[in-house]
Amino acid sequence: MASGDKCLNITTLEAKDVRWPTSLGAHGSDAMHTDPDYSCVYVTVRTSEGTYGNGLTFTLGRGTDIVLLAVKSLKKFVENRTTASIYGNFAKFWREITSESQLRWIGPEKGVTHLAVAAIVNALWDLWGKIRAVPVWRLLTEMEPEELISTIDFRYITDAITPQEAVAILREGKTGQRARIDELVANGYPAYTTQVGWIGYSDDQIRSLCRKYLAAGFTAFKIKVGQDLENDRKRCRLVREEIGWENKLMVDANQVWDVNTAIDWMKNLKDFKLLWIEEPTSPDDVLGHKAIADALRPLGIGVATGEMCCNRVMFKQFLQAQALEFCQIDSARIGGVNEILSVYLMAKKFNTKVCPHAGGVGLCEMVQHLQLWDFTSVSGTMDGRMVEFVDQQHEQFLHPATINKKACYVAPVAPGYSTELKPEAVEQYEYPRGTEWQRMFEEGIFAREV
Ligand SMILES: C[C@H](O)[C@@H](O)[C@@H](O)[C@H](O)C(=O)O
Ligand SMILES: [Mg+2]
Repeated sequence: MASGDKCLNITTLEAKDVRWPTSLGAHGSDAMHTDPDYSCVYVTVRTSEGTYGNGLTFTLGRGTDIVLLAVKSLKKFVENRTTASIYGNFAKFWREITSESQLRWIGPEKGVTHLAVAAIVNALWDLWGKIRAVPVWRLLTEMEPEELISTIDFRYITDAITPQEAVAILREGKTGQRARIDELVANGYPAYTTQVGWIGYSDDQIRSLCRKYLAAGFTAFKIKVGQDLENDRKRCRLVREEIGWENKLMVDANQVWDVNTAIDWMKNLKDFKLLWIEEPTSPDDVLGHKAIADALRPLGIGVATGEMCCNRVMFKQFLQAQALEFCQIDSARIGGVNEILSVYLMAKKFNTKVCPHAGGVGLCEMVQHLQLWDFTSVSGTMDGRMVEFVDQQHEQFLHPATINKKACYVAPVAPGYSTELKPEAVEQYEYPRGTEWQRMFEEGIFAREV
């Protein structure tokens, strides 16, 4: 931690289960997750000085209370300690919280416990941004390379990238940084949208949403596939009719296929000029993705994955094996910002484009900071890169992600990680006591769980 940072005393960590009833409109639905209620475990880290940090991890409905329990089990790592003791050696703190001897048995560094770590760690980055009075993308950008890498636990990845190599990448990233910051502030960062093609949307809905997002300036679109081949062909045709052939189109199968099915299915969609197939098979299958990538490369279709990649070790293997073309880090997964930074640095070393995942609640808000930092400090380019944008729950946040007239993310200015929910959002949607949930139970829209 830079000597200038104010040292605060962390008193409490609160965690809440907050859910929105998105399944009612099939928003967010895909071939695998047909009735998602966009939800989060929402963490607030309070200090005796009054400054606080918010963080979240994205969940779907019933998964939320399980992650909530894991967050509560990890509270002890944060409460009653100073910010200096965390930020002074953030990598050490990160290793402690991911290595708790009894909890790690149900991970390690994956699944529920790692989602819980992400929520807490994201809150700590929000707090750090607020202490330095800058948005997190600027916090990261302004750090000296040595300070930045002091937040990363390099265990298990030094065969792919050493701390010295990471410092060298970041040092190189300082060249021309000022101009890139100005460019971001002036023009923002390109986005694509998935809001046109959730699997539960009707054809008419897809058509009118294509028109809406075209009019909003979008030039890249993603739709869900994987339930029925003929229907996928029809949906791709329909979207192409609306968006034309110059705009980009991507498809997302959310892990439904076996490797060979993925290859055959995608051969049947080859005429639609698809930029990528996302999550064609199990998120853990490095060699399977490689086989798909090799088979589809001649067709000009890339493989994208990462939203459910469980940790930096898996990302390392995907990158080493060249099993993906588009690396989709997710801001609410792996162990939060610290671990994600290591993935960006590995992606730079392995010359792979990062196009972050953001289909969930709060993901656009957080991930924009990371991708902006990638541009200012790591890859130094936007070439072939874009950040997902879904139009979900932004109005629930105090500082929502915003898109300009050219469909680019506007660089955030508020200090922190853009993670703070409006107080009324929590009052209405905390589960099950929020006023909106109580109303929906009373009206029989949702059944109370017993
Ligand atoms: C359940 C979710 O909406 C997913 O479908 C979503 O994250 C998706 O995979 C995406 O890429 O946006
Ligand atoms: Mg996806």
